[in-house]
Amino acid sequence: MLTKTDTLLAAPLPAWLHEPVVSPRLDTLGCFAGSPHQAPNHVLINEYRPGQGIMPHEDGSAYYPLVATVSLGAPIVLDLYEKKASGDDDEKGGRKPAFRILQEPRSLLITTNELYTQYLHGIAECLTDEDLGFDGIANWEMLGDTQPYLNSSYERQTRVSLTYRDVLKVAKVGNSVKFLTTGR
Ligand SMILES: O=C(O)CCC(=O)C(=O)O
Ligand SMILES: [Fe+2]
Repeated sequence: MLTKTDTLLAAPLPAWLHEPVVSPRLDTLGCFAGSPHQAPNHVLINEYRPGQGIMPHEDGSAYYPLVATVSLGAPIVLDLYEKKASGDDDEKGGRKPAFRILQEPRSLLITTNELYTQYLHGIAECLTDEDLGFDGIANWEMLGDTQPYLNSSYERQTRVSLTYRDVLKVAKVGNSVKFLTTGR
């Protein structure tokens, strides 16, 4: 939970969010080694039913600029848009993604560096992800299984994501309880 000032009320991650993702996977990769707490201290769980998505956005400065996303359930396409976009509108006036990443179930996606700072990310509100192939999907050659996309599309099913982040500002729970109860 983050307060209005983007401060995390710290609580240990439950064991099922810690293993096997943080330990051993993220620890082995060392991707949070340079972050203030050397580990993720916050996990957001999102569920996307068919037709649901998330508007293009950036995750912002409350977090160390690295997100580790575990996808569960069904595959889904994540769209990445350049922040300073000009002339990349499609014929309907909608924005065209610079990259599309197919997130396979049980995959781990690390978003960092300029993809974190210079790009927006979003998930389209659609019932079918289309144009799934080498030309339309940036990570096509990294996929474990392309069989589900032989007709270049995939009808959405429920997908759940776990996004692991390191929130920069942390309040100790003891202090936050005091803070929450003052002024009542
Ligand atoms: O579900 C995802 O993969 C993305 C979620 C996201 O962008 C967010 O919660 O900030
Ligand atoms: Fe996000």
